Amino acid sequence: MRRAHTVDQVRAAEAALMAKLPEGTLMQRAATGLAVAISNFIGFTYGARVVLLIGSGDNGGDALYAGTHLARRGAEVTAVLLSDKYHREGLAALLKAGGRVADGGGASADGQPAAARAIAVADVVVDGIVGIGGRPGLKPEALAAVKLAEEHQVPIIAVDIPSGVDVDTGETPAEHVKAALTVTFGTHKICHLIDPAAAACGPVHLVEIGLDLPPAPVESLQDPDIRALYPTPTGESDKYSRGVLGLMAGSTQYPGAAVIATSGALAGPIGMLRYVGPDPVAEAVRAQHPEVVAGEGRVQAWAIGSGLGDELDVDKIRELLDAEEPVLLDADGLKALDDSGDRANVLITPHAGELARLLGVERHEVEAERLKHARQAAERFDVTVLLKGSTTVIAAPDGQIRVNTNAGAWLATAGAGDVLAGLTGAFLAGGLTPIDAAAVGAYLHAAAANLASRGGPITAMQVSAHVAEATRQVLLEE
Ligand SMILES: NC(=O)C1=CN([C@@H]2O[C@H](COP(=O)(O)OP(=O)(O)OC[C@H]3O[C@@H](n4cnc5c(N)ncnc54)[C@H](O)[C@@H]3O)[C@@H](O)[C@H]2O)[C@@H](O)CC1
Ligand SMILES: [K+]
Repeated sequence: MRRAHTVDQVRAAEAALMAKLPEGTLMQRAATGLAVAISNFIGFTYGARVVLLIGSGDNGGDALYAGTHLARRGAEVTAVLLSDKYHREGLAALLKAGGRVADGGGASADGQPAAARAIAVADVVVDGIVGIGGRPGLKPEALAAVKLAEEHQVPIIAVDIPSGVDVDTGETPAEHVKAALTVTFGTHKICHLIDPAAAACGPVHLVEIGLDLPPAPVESLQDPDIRALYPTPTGESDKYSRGVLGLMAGSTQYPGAAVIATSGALAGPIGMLRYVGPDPVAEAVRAQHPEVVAGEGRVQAWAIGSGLGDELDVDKIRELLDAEEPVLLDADGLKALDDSGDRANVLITPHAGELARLLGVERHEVEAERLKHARQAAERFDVTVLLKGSTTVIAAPDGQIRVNTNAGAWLATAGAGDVLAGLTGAFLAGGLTPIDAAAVGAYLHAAAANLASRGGPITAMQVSAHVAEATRQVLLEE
């Protein structure tokens, strides 16, 4: 499990630990881990040219002490001081170890030949501008230095967070660092897991510093978590006890959606699928998937919505929403969602455009503030929300947040959402709670897509065809 905590939680845990340790211990732990990560990133230390961008807080202190370690091992380390205020002891240590300061501290990097020259030829630039104490955005001097690194294609390693992003929301309302690697301390921060900020982090390397943390408000499940949650059949299982999913998807207008959603559902843990829809569509489904049973009967959960088009029976869908069985509501089916009734067993799987329609806002607003809008919809409709996108945000009505970060960009293909709806619905029918079904469904969907793609284009049917292998890899790995 990857866990992300808020700035307040991290500060409280740091304060509690610092009270028990000699002064400066935590910063030394952070800086040592950071120095190792920088060396590993560059691939060598002796003679490596490292530029540190130093802001006014302890984030700059981390960078200065990491630079000190590197300078002691023969790296050429240059600190660029972006503010008159900086970590004095950290700079003194760096200078003692043979590091230097690019002249003209506080002035613009453009007008500062030594700093500009150092950045232009650096192997790596270290962003110690701001950490968890930072507000979004970069001041002009910092922005100039970052732009210079980008211009010269010098990779930036972010200390704790890419400076300029909003740490607790993952929003990026202003200019920010785009890192090739982020080295963080103690726990993940929310901006590491939620786009658009997550995309600015690059890979995130976590350095343990011994924090004792409360339960995390944001979690991202990994292989062992998926394995623990998967409803694996036992010797006693039969097709009914494994779960029966009812699928209401596709229409004479969009018969393919039913076929594709079925392929996703059958790749999940269920023992049986009942398809409910127009006869010609049911025939198309059974032609591809002869194991499907057509017509209504007892089910443990419903997946409703993919490709219903204009043939949407709102009354019927509302009746199912009000019934006891859990319901996954997707695509056109979302039009039947209202904010009345007990919906604790309902999982909706909108993309940004669909969520925007539900909330009466613009799509770009949802994309810019994904966590906020997913939370808002979960609260307002009393449902679990799986917001699709490059990182999937899952928000439960009780405030729990899960994030899925393993999706590759090739997954953005027609019908992939139908596969996800079928597959995730199958986990609901297999007995998982909406938030667990959403997390496991999204994870295996992305893992299957990665297996199918291996860096190239894929179709939705290829994604469902690889779910079994992705599942096997997760279940058999120890
Ligand atoms: N507190 C601790 O125990 C530890 C903290 N560590 C480091 O300390 C960092 C937090 O340090 P601080 O609390 O000093 O805060 P920061 O280093 O994040 O800096 C905050 C300072 O920057 C200024 N500032 C805010 N937004 C800005 C912006 N957009 N542009 C320019 N300046 C801005 C603020 O006025 C404030 O003085 C962590 O991110 C981490 O890197 C680590 O050393 C591990 C231990
Ligand atoms: K930073």
